[in-house]
This record gives sequence, C-alpha cells and structure tokens, in this order.
Amino acid sequence: MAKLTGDEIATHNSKSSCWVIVHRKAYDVTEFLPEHPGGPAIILKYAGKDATTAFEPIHPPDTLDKYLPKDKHLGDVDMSGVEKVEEEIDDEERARLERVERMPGLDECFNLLDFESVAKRVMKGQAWAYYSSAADDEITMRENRNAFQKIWFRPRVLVDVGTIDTSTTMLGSKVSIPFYVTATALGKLGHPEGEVLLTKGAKRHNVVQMIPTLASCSFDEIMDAAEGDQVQWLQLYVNKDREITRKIVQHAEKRGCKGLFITVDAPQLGRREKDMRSKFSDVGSNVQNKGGDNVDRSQGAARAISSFIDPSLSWKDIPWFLSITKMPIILKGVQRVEDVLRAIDVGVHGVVLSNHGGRQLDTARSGIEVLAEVMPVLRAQGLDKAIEIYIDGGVRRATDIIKALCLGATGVGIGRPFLYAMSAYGLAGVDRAMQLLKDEMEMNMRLIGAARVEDLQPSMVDARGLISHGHILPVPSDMRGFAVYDGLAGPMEKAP
Ligand SMILES: Cc1cc2c(cc1C)[n+](S(=O)(=O)[O-])c1c(=O)[nH]c(=O)nc-1n2C[C@H](O)[C@H](O)[C@H](O)COP(=O)(O)O
Repeated sequence: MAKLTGDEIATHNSKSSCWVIVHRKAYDVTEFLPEHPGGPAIILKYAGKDATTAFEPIHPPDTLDKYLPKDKHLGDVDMSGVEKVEEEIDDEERARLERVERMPGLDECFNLLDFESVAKRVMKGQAWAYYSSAADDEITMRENRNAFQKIWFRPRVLVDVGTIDTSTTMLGSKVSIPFYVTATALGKLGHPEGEVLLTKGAKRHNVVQMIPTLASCSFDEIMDAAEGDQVQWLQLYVNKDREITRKIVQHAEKRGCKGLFITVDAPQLGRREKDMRSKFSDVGSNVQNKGGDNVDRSQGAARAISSFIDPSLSWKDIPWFLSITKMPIILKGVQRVEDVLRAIDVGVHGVVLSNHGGRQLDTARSGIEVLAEVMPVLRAQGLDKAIEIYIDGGVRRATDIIKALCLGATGVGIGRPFLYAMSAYGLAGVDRAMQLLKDEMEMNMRLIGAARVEDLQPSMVDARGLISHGHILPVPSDMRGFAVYDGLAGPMEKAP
C-alpha cells in the first residue's frame, strides 16, 4: 500500500475531517474529537500535521492501538513533505534544560527537599502544578509532613552498630532499603523520558517501583526498562469495564509484576486547584470551554483523564480480584483501623495507609497517624503479622522511614521527591536522591541503636504527640483565605 503524503493529510485539518500523524503513521480522529479527555482543541491544533511530540509526554505509546478503532488507522506516512511542529515542545524542553544550567549542581543537593526546590524553578508550570498540587486547601499535604515532627525518638545506647543492614523483605522480595517508589501519574510531564528513569534508578539501588495506571510511558515500556530480577508492582485504578481491568491485571502478572496495589481512596480524583488553574491556562487546551463535548471538565484535567475509574468499586469486588490473579493484593489508600481489619477478613495481603499525598480528601489524617492508631489494635488481636502494612505521604527523611518502621510498618512509599529529582536532574537526580536516603538511613539507624531493620521497635519512639498535639497547624501564609475573610482587603489581585 502506497504511503500517504503530507499534502494529502494536510487537507484533513478541521473538525469535520481531522487526521493526525503519530510516530510516522496517520490516524483519522474525527469521531474521537468530542471524547478526548483533554478536549478537542489540543488535537485540532495538530490537525493535518505531525502530533508526535505533543502526544508523547501524556500518552502511553499503545494508546491508539488500545482506544482507536482499527479502521481509523490510515497507514504509514511519507514524512518528507510533512509540516514539522517539533520545535514548540522542544523549545519547552530546551528552556527546562537552560533553567537547570542556572541551578546548583546535583552535588549541591543534600536532601530530598533540595530536589523540590530545584524542580520548582526548572519544571514547566503545568508539570509543577500537577506534581505539587493537593486537594482543596492542601491541609492534609502539609499534615503529612507535620505529623512526622510530632514523633520523637527514644534512642538506645551502647548497642553494637558497627555494621548496619538496612535490607528487608516486601511481599516476599528482598530489597536493600524499606522504601519503594510509589505510583505517580504522568511522568513525562516532568521529564521527556518519564517513568523509565524511575525504573533505572530503582534498579541501581535494589528498590521496588510501583508502576502507575496513569503513567506516561506504557506499562510494557516500563517493564522492558527493568533488568534481571528487578521487582516491580502494579498500581491499579479499577475501570468501569471490568474486562479491561482483568486484561491489565493478568498481563501484569504474566510480565512478572510481584504485587497488585488497588487504589481505593480515589473513586474520583480530587480537586487540585493549582493543577486546574495551570492546566487550563495552557495554550490550546480548551477544556474549560463548553465546546459541545461530553466529558466533565468542571473539576480540572486530572479528573477528566480519569473518567474511566469505577466509583462503585466496593468490598464485594475483592473476591473477584483474588480469583483473577495470584499476585499479592494490597489496598492502597486505607485510612482507618476498621478497614484494615476488614482487609484482613477479605483475605488481601496488605494495605497502604495513605491519603494519596493529600490529593484526595482534604483534612484526612496522615498515613503515619493512622499507623499509630492501627498497630496497637492489631497487636491486641494478635493480627500484627496477618498482613503487610505500608504507609506513604510526606516521607522526606530516613528518620521518617525509621519512625514508620518503629511503629510497625513493613515499608514506606515515596512519591513527589523522586518526581522532582527526575524532573530536575533526570536519572542522575533519581540515583542521588536514593543514595542520600540510604546514607541517612545508615546513619540514623546507628544513632537510634539499631543494627538491622528488625531491631526497630515501638519503644524507640514517643508518638504521643500525634494524639496530644492533634492537628494544630501553622496557618500557611499562602492561604488565600486571609484576604477573602478580611473585609478591609482590597480587590483580589489576579493570581500570579
Ligand atoms: C504526587 C503524585 C501522587 C499521586 C499521583 C500523581 C502525583 C503527581 N497519582 S494521581 O495523579 O492519580 O493522583 C497517583 C496515581 O495515579 N495512582 C495512585 O494510586 N496514587 C497516585 N498518587 C499518590 C501517590 O501514590 C502517593 O500516595 C503520594 O505521592 C505519597 O505522598 P508524597 O508525594 O508526599 O510522597
């Protein structure tokens, strides 16, 4: 079959007939326009042209194979006469690299928060907004950090800590340190290579990577980037179409995933206003305009790209999941002891005590606080070894990891810091971030008087502050509420 020419494709450049090129093949997306989660305008911007560089940061490569009917796949394109639109995205990437040049060198980063500070200055606005944002007034995101500072150590002395072993076992896999890279969506927003950089960093440090459903890279790309017996888990948003979910789960098991983490705290994605604001000011994305299509855009793009998630998911579905896979099943986003007990009853293998990094229900409690509630109840019922308990949210120091393990967690998930390290310095950033945590872990275990992970005990921490200090919060200075309630305030100037 003769290849299509650029001139032929260029004539299909409107709502009534819209062809685009992706990876040197042409596609008729005319009928798909009103269904596109990001709105029709972003596609129409590339109607009749090569959309590859705009397509790649947001979509796994197999998206068109999965979601566009085969008769809309028009075949190969002779790229010689095709209009190039690459510069625009490249300009953005070039601008990011120029900003990185002006930042301190990687060896100036001494802790995970340093990466956040650099990332904020180098990432494009839409990426920073998506990664850094949390729900509503972002109180829970701040509490995730504050909570660790309410827990104090009770170190042991005169313990032989000549050799420190930070290794442990998670879901039957031996890992070098009790943290994993948790699932965070849209990795290519921060760095053009996306989640495969996290895969490579995790390999270097024998750390587990949890692969997100909403990754920019395809699932197979991320699995292919793993080496040897590298351990990866799958994070799952359950689709309203259970057949799609079954295929995803069984494919992941066949590819060698060692755990299925079902996200249970996001029947709908939260309202992240920084993301909403930046996402919709973006040139060409008309998601806020009422362009006659049918996807709910009033709550921002994060929610729009996740319209497939099934809000009716409930405890009665768990037996089905246990029947379709042999992978250990963990519920990610559990937030009270009653649900941990129920998880044990239904036969899952673990829970992640998590509030989704504060991105879901604002003023939900931190994972570490819920852990302090859960473990004494499980111990009292002889259930503290019945399942594996993880936490995530606000982990930025090895002392946070140690506090969680002292209270009874098997391990912790870390999200934003590795996104920021990747977005600022690529694979080298991820590598350094993990090494810094490992160094901190070794030192702090030595100082608390624990040579191995199993030596970490509840008696080594005083967690009463989690209860006695409650949720008193320093009111953040950037809270817009100040001006709104102050009758004397002048008209609200436009947000910067
Ligand atoms: C920062 C971030 C977190 C996301 C995340 C995307 C970003 C940018 N996304 S989201 O778009 O839908 O919200 C996911 C996701 O795909 N699936 C999920 O289970 N958790 C998601 N999470 C939550 C994540 O797995 C951890 O619970 C959270 O990041 C832990 O908090 P820290 O970032 O403070 O470590």
